[in-house]
Amino acid sequence: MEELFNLCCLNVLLRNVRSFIFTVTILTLGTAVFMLNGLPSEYDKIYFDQFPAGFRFGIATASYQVEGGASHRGKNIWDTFSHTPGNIEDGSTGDEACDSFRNYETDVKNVAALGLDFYRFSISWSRLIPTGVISEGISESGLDYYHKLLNKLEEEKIEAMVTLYHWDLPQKLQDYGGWTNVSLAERFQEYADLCFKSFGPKVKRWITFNEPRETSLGGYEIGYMAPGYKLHGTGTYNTSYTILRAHAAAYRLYAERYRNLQFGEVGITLNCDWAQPVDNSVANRDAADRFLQWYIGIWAHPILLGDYPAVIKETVKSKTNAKGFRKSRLPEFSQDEIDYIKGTFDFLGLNSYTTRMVQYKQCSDEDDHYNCDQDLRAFADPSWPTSGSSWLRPVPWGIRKLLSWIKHQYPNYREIVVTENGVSDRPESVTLCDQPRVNFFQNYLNNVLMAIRIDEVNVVGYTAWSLMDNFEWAHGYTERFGLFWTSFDRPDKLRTMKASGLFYKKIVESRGFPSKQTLLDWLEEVDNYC
Ligand SMILES: CCCCCCCCCCCCC/C=C/[C@@H](O)[C@@H](N)CO[C@@H]1O[C@H](CO)[C@H](O)[C@H](O)[C@H]1O
Repeated sequence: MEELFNLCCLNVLLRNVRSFIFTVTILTLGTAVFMLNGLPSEYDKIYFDQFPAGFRFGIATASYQVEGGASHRGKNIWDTFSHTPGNIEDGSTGDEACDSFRNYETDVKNVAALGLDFYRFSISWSRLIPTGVISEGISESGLDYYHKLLNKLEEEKIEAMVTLYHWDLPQKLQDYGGWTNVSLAERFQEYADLCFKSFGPKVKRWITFNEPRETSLGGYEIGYMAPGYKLHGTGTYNTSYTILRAHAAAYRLYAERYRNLQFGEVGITLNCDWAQPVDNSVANRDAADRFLQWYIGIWAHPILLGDYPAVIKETVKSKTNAKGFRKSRLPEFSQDEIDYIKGTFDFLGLNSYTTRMVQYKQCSDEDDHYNCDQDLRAFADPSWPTSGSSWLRPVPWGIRKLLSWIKHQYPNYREIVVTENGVSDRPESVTLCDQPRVNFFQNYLNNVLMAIRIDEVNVVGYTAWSLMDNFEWAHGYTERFGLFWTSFDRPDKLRTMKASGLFYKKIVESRGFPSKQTLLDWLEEVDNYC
């Protein structure tokens, strides 16, 4: 009897234990699924493998953010914007920045210290052509600066990836309307011609424009970037028309006159956040697709497939008509223009930092606005970690999903180079111990690796942003993205490698993630570095 009682108790106990384990498992899984917004947990695992042979690793900067040396060049729109009180969070400017104008040799040495294959930097248009108009004069000292930088890179066997336009338009061209003026496409082609002719033999990849969306939306529609225009409803669309023509003009010039002699490639860098629908409903999935079309499709579609995406053309036209205007706020390309722009890429550059959750929401804003045209709500999941930038939440699986989406959306994409990826912090005082940035690079790079190895996306290069802390546009020097710490308060703007630099170097040396043990060893070394 006692035995039966014990057995019975044991059974009850076992059942309770089993049900306890089951409940805990379900709760844990449920929480994990909730935290991942319904995504399979495989996205959180580290995938151990190498990047394909020939994959290139690099790091990036941009002229206005690092060069300084403002008195040695023509004035540009960021000089005007940053010197206007109220535009920059800490009231600073890029007049000195990291003083790469004088410190370029140290920069190249630091790129080499990370063991990298290439350095992505941009040319300041007004350093080469002070007014932006070539017939008004070229600066020999400007040419000399970039020759010296390229020679130094060559000496260190580091390839050059050069951006022609990273937001610092010569002020005189802004005085003619900036990118709202279609004739800027010709000025840009002349500037590109000078760059190809002068530096082409030393440049492997050219990027015509960096993130035209930010130029158009931030500069001409919302106004938090130079030149600070607030052309609601038209700023983004009108400037996109000029920029796309300018991009195509530069691409076609290189293809016709330089490619056979210089053997380089020309592409454009587009930026995009991944858009994760809040659920599987058609309305929310469509909203997420619209988010991507307005973010990247407005640029990628004309270049890869021809013309603006149909959903943008139809929506903007019907919203404009509904307000009583016959002509759409979105400019129309002629068939000749469509053909001229289509196919103007050898590779696609992608900058991606974060992800947004997206939900359908009818926009009732009275302003006809680029954001309102999309009829959606985009937001960060509160469970995602934060960073030093309000817009940037690290969501590593987002870049993998985005790369896969690009592959399917644009089957003719050729190859993708991730031209920027990184994270910011706002340390109170000097710290070389940037563990969140180490985590960021570990998880984002691993997701890029999975995109290549598992999803078969042809990603051929990865670029960390940024070589060193620099002038972070409207946020001045308050947000730091560097793998090297910049001592802005010192006259020599000393750069010191952070833990994230050491970690990136390990990945580059090993060409990937060799094994769990190796990764643990790196992380220990990184820990000791701190
Ligand atoms: C007193 C004035 C306060 C100014 C506040 C301005 C508010 C700004 C709102 C920010 C919204 C920005 C959203 C978009 C951000 C990114 O897509 C964009 N910054 C990415 O561009 C690249 O980013 C790098 C790091 O930010 C880097 O700066 C690089 O140059 C860019 O290509």
